[in-house]
Amino acid sequence: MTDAAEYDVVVVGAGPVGENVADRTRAAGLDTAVVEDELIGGDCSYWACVPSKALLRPAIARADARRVPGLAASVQGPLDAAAVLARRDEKVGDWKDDGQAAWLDSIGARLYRGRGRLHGPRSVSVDGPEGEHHLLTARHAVVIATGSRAVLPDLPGLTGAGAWTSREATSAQQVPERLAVVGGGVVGVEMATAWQALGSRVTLLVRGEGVLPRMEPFVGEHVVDSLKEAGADVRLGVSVAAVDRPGGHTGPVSVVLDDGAVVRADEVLFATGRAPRTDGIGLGSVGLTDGAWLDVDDTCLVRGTDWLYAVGDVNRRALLTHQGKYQARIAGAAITARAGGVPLLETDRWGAHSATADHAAVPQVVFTDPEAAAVGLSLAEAERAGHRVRAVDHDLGSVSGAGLYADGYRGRARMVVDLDREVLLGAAFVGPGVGELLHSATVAVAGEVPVERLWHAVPAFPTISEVWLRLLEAYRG
Ligand SMILES: Cc1cc2nc3c(=O)[nH]c(=O)nc-3n(C[C@H](O)[C@H](O)[C@H](O)COP(=O)(O)OP(=O)(O)OC[C@H]3O[C@@H](n4cnc5c(N)ncnc54)[C@H](O)[C@@H]3O)c2cc1C
Ligand SMILES: NC(=O)c1ccc[n+]([C@@H]2O[C@H](COP(=O)([O-])OP(=O)(O)OC[C@H]3O[C@@H](n4cnc5c(N)ncnc54)[C@H](O)[C@@H]3O)[C@@H](O)[C@H]2O)c1
Repeated sequence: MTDAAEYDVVVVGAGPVGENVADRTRAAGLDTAVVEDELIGGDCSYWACVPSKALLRPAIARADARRVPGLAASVQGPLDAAAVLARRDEKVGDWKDDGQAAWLDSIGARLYRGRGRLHGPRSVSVDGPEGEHHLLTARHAVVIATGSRAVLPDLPGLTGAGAWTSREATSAQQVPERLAVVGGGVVGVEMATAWQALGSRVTLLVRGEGVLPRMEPFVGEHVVDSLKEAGADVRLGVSVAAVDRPGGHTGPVSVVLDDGAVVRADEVLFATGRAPRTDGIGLGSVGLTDGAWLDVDDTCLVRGTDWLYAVGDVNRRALLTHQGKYQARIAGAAITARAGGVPLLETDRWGAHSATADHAAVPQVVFTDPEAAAVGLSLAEAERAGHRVRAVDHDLGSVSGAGLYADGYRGRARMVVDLDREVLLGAAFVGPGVGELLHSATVAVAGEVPVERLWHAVPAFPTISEVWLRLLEAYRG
């Protein structure tokens, strides 16, 4: 039997982004239904951001402590892997979502457990876990927030070989003796850092000439040096040709490289990018392509429609939780305004209904040792975009606050200045503790603060933030 119900807004997918849309539309008094077929909180809470950072935190804290004489001798031993994994389990609520379900209830959103699928314009069908069917009609908007999944390359021997994706890498209950990691993106370097610190012998296999290719080149160089010092075997410029696991999906695994070399491991993680979770969600029923990323305008409305929104990973603008939640706030405001008949939305650059930061000021912190942090455009991206720019660099190790933070502090900072407008287009930092420095750069980039005014933003002594002063001094000559 199918029951039918009508709402103002139907959100498909209750990851961090879907939850935030529902929060905004409920706060505006719109009747909102949320459909989720796994755990409320999404990948981020259970198989991505939260467990990965729980695994990395002890690795980073230990590395920091080892750089402080007087403390270093006390932290030379191995990590207590069982305790780290137990804390990770606690941070993900043991993969139960009761707390999140209670929160959805508290904001007055109606939860439907099951798989949501578009069933023509403004209509979503839900197949529940007990075989129940619901047909939900949205008076104003349907929001697709179904996220992304890991993609595996098409390689001989890989199917059925029990390779890890980010899901297994963040939820494993045992530390493999040897771990091969394929991919030098964010997941690859973070998980290589975590598992090497937890006791695995990690081999990181990177196709390109460096890691973290979307950041300034010096960032990846620092991360590679540090991974090598931690004992990881980092191989750049290599491609995986095949995988061989004689025991089926468990037991020793051989990763065959295109030059014929073989890396032997107990587990292999493929961290080779993401695909949208838009297959089988009925996109064909509204004239869109099944399984495709969803192209949206700056209000997050899917192009060619006036009722379908796509937020978070699924629109491919920036595969980051905080950026998806920002899109959720913008889309929530746009849906509310349109539902209220507001004749003209504020869709100008930086307007209340425009996800402008997606283009100009996306911040990201990579929780490796050292941390990597960047916002806005890299020098190469700025040049490619046709800006007249100047990059200014500074050695973070020469900043007093950094020297006090850690002996032998190594790191670097760069700001990219638009010479025509004298504002920052981007900034990048690599070094211990720089993650917390990033928001100052984000404010400067998103606020388009003139460089001359930044001169009056005085960083406290002795903090790592004093690098701002050094960068500005260098810029002013
Ligand atoms: C290992 C790893 C670490 C990461 N670390 C960070 C980090 O530190 N910081 C950061 O900002 N980002 C990080 N990310 C990226 C971050 O996880 C994603 O950007 C974020 O999860 C996107 O949120 P979302 O709500 O769009 O999608 P998701 O979190 O994937 O949520 C989508 C939800 O939709 C549900 N769903 C899918 N299809 C349907 C359907 N048909 N019907 C009903 N429900 C459905 C899913 O079950 C899921 O709950 C990391 C990613 C990985 C892989
Ligand atoms: N701290 C954070 O903010 C954080 C942490 C983890 C993930 N994330 C997000 O999750 C997303 C996914 O991360 P990811 O690392 O899986 O993807 P990614 O796109 O960042 O990196 C994937 C890497 O794998 C390489 N690759 C692809 N196919 C390959 C192959 N066949 N052989 C070898 N290498 C191959 C690519 O060249 C690329 O460098 C990222 O976009 C990131 O924004 C964020």
